[in-house]
Formats: sequence, structure tokens, C-alpha cells
Amino acid sequence: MVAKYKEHISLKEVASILKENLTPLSKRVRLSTTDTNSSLVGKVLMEDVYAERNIPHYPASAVDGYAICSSDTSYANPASPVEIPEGKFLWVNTGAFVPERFDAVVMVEDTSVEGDSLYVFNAVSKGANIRPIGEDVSKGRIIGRKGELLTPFHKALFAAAGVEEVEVRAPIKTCFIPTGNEIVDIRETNTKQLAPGKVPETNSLLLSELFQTWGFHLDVLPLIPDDPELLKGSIKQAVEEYDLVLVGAGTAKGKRDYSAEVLAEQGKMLFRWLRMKPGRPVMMAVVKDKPVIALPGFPVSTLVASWTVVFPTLQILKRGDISESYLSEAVKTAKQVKTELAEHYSTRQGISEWLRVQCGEVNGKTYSWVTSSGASSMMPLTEADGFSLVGEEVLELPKGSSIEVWVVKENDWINRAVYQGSNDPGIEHLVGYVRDRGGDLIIRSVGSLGGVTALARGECHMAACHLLDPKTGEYNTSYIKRFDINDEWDRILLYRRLQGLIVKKGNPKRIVDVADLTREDVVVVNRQPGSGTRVLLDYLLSQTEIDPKQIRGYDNIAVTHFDAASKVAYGNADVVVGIKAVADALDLDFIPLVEEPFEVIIPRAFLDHPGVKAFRDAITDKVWKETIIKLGGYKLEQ
Ligand SMILES: Nc1nc2c(c(=O)[nH]1)N[C@H]1C(S)=C(S)[C@@H](COP(=O)(O)OP(=O)(O)OC[C@H]3O[C@@H](n4cnc5c(N)ncnc54)[C@H](O)[C@@H]3O)O[C@H]1N2
Ligand code: MOO
Repeated sequence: MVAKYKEHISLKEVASILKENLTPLSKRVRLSTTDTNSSLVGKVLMEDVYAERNIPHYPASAVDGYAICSSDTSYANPASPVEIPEGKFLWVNTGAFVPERFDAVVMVEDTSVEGDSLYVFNAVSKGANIRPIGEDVSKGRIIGRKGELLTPFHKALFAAAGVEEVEVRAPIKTCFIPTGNEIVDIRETNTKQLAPGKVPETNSLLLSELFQTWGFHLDVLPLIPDDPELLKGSIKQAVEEYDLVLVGAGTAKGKRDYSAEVLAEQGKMLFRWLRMKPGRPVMMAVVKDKPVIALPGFPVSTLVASWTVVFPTLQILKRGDISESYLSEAVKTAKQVKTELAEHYSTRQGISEWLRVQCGEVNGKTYSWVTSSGASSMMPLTEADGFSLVGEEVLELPKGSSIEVWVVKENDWINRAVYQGSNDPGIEHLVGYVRDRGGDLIIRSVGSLGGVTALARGECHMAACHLLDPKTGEYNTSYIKRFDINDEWDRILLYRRLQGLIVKKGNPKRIVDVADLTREDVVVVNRQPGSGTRVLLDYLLSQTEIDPKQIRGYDNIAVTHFDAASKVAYGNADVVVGIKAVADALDLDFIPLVEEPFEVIIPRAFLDHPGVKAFRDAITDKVWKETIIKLGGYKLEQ
């Protein structure tokens, strides 16, 4: 069947479709101008407002001084002050009523009182220091216009001008209907004990927080299972009561994805599929004159579909138009910063993509790194410093490309040390201790070799490595010398870590040493080339003359110790080389192989960097050291 609505539209088309098909809400409410428990900020005025009182409504003194008749001061000057007798002047405070028999106020500093007389040192003109009636606002004047967006300053003005209530557009009533057989209501279920396949309903939380930041309210309706009849019923009821209805999930092509079918049947579809990643399957319809938006289920998809479709819809309902900068307003960016992409990133041409990025400043250059591209991952959202929207014309973003980041976190990049190198749980634990000392630390686990090369390229403040030289049997030195040609780097031996074979609890496959990795019934997970752990495994294999080709899973890559060991914990592999701390954390068995030095390398030029200083102090922290020891397999050097 040919769809009668637009499909695979661009971000720009969203705005024009919304403008063509939606009108602002006509409902109005009258709100008090004197209630401090409610707010007028952000409301749209639905009528012209006229002042019912002059401001000020009496002649008021603008200073502390004496009310006088200006003609009495005509010849006054500091050399010959004029004397004004009792009865012809009156003390007035700032803001006080100035009786009609006076026409000016002289500041107390320009006078002196001797006996019953007032001496004035300077002539004052008629009207001086008096705010006349209606100076600010005269009665009957328009003090607010229909369509105006109210600011924090309007309420006080309206109340001062005697206007007790104003008519504004009624708040937009929005609801969210979560759907899905697999979804469980977290208010009713203990999420710590969810059965496999069950997913906690968290999109309502993400959405209501978003609505809060935008200044709107969201009602969450009861969760419904994947049943088209129930969805129809729920939408039918919702459009009666709400101005905007959001439906959760069911947007793609799954056997239980009914949103498109239901919306097309109940109303007029406006569009389906956006040329955007994530969030592609978002769709929108008008049902009984009410906009209904079905948001793709993954959290990041829900988020970006809300930025790109829900927010401009709210803008139209509220004020009849979409602002030029609606996307950055939706993202609530504090500022937009040009950064240099520190790693290559491939996007798909013809599709706009939202990148989640972290940033750091090294040697005056602001770098950014993409944290994740997954639509289901929530953590990269909380870790991101900001977001970058890559246009649909872009295919590749080579390392070094300039990208604009919409920063959402207060940025303190000046104090942030950028760490690149070996993945290590001890370092992960250090971040809070660095922050306690006024610094910040971002950790990029790029492997030991990746760390030292990034350091040599000036792309981080510190690197960490545990690289065994197979020729000498010595750690790190030969690698560091290769990059640190002028001998400008300091080395800190942080600790020694126990590396070994991580196997399932109880070691069901009876693995005892590296030779067992070649067994037919054994599958491994490997670490990425350039990681110290990979170098170690390759060294051990060469020592025992094992060809990596004999090992099942040698090319299965995980980039952190935890990722690798998780594969063993959840049955995707039998063994992985890794550190004891991770085996302990995941309750796995551990067969020790070697104790390796873990060194942090810092160019001397960075020793005074605030983040680096905080890092160097943090590693002396007693509590951090105790935490490290408890992780298992660590031996501290200092
Ligand atoms: N064959 C295809 N499969 C998929 C496509 C496609 O084009 N062809 N698109 C993918 C994309 S892109 C996205 S995004 C998702 C959209 O999924 P749905 O909107 O259909 O949603 P579900 O499949 O029901 O759920 C996806 C995911 O999100 C979780 N979810 C759903 N609701 C909630 C909630 N309220 N709180 C938390 N998490 C929620 C749900 O459990 C799933 O894990 O489809 C791809 N597939
Ligand atoms: O659009 Mo989906 O949101 O790419 O994952």
C-alpha cells in the first residue's frame, strides 16, 4: 500500500509539516498577578492589558531630603547658602508623598539645619527629585500585549498598575502512554529482580524531566500491553482530555509494533520515519484535532525524537510558531563550542545524527570524543558534556574535523585532566577524589599503546600503560623512549596489578594455563591490539610457541577489562586474560599469571595543570588507597 503521508523526512521538513497542520491552543485561563505560589513566566498573554492605576499614583520623592519650593533656592550656592524658614520645608524619605505646596526635593547632603531654619547650598529646579504621577505608567496605558510571552518582570508591573488578573493561554495538557508487553511499571515492581526480557518503564521519567526543563507538565497514563484495540481505546480517551498525546514505542517493524496502524486508522498521519539517527521511526498524526506523536522505544531515541518533534509541537501549541533556534532550546544548551574531533567517526550520508560527546582542553585546543552511538545506552547521556548534530550531508568525520558541541553541563574543562591509556578500575575510582581537589578527570580507555601515542600527539595530559617488551622482558621503558624522544615525561609507578586467566566460577573447564586456550572446547575473548593485556597474551603465546590461529575467539575483541570479563560471566566465552580486581568484582575464578607495573606518564609541562595537580594529590589519598586494596590484586607502590 502506498502511504498517503510523508515518509523518511528531514529535520527541516518536520517544522514545515507542524506549521502547516497545527494551530495554537485556544483555551484560556485567568491567572492572579498577586499570588506568589503560581507563576506567569513563560505564559502567553491572550489579551491586551491596560493599567488601572498610575505608577506612581502620587508625586513621590526620589531621594531622602527636604521638600521645598524651588523658587526659594534660586540664588543658593555653596558660598552663600539660602535660608528657608520653618514651615516652608518638610523632611521626606525616598518614595514618600510630596505635598502639593512643594515643587522640588533637595537632597539632605546639599543642606544643613541650624536652629529652626534649613540652609540650602545649591539651587534646585522645579520638579527636581520628584517622580510625578504616572511617570512610569499612566492609567489606561497598554502594559502588556496580546501574544506577548511573559517574563519574570511582568507580574510586578501588572500588580503595581492595579491589574489583579490576566488572561493567558491555558497550560498545554500532555500525556504519555507507555506501551509494551515487556515493560514493567517500576512504581509497582521491584526492578532489582526483573525476569529476563522484562524492561523497566523509564521513558516516562526521562520525558517528565525533559518537560520540567522546558517549563511544561506531563501526565503519565497507565502502561498498556501490545494490543492494538487497547492502544486505540487509550488514544481515543486521551485525545478527549489532552492537547498533545505521546505514545511510547511500537514504532518500528516488530511483530507487536502497532503504533503506525493505530494512528493511521484513528486520524490523519502527518509523517512517519525521520532521516535521523537515533529516533528514526518517530511518527505523528492528528487525531480529533489533537497531535499524537509515537516515540521510538529506546531511551536515546525517545530523547532525540522529543527534541526534534515534541518540543516544536509544544512551541506551536503555545505560541503559534517555532523559534529559529528550537533545537538548541530543546537541548537546553548553555553554549555552543567549536571542538576538534579526536577520533574518526563514520556517519551515514542522508541521515542526520546526534552524537553524544565528551570534551577536554589540552594545550589550548578543545577536543571532543564521541561516547557512544547506541540508541539503547543511557549512561553515555549522563556522561556526555554535550551533543552534536551532524547534518545529513556528512558521511565521514575524520579525526581532526571541527564539530560544534551543544554543551549541556557546566564546563570546567580548564581544570579537567584528560587521561588516555590503559583501562583500569583503580583509576575509575579516582575521579571523585580528583574532583574533591578542585580538578576533574576524564578517562579514555584506548589501550596502553593508544595512551602513549595520544600523549605524544598532545591529545591528553597523561597516559597510563603496562606494556611488556618481549625482547627485554622489561615493562614500559622501551615504548616510552620511542615516543618521548627528548626525555620530557615523568613516570609514576602507581601500583602493581595481578594479571591472570579469568574463568567461570568453579573453573568448569579446568583451565590451568595459557596452553589450555588452544583446546577445542575453550573459547576466549581478547583485548584490542595495543592494549597492555593483549601484548601480554601475545608474549605468553610466543613463549609457549602457540600460534594465535589455534585459539577460538582470538579475534573477539572487548575494549575494557569489565567488558571482557562480562563475556565470561554471561557465558559468551570461557576465559579471558585480565586483572584480578575484575574477576573478584564479577565473582569469577582467577588463575594468576604475572604481576605487572602500572605506570602513569605525565609530560613535565603539564605538572602544574590544575587537573593534573589534583590527580597527583588524589593518588596519595588514604581512603582511595584502601579502596584499591579492597578491589583485589593491587599492590600499591607508595
Ligand atoms: N526490523 C527493524 N527493526 C527495528 C527498526 C527497523 O527499522 N526495522 N528500527 C529500530 C529502531 S531505529 C528503533 S529506535 C527501535 C524502535 O522501537 P519501537 O519504537 O518499535 O519500540 P519497541 O521495539 O517496543 O522497543 C524498543 C526498546 O525500547 C524499550 N522500551 C520501550 N518502551 C520503553 C519505556 N517506556 N521505558 C523504557 N524502555 C522502553 C523496549 O523494551 C525495547 O528494548 O526499533 C528498532 N528495530
Ligand atoms: O532510530 Mo533508532 O532510534 O536509531 O535506534
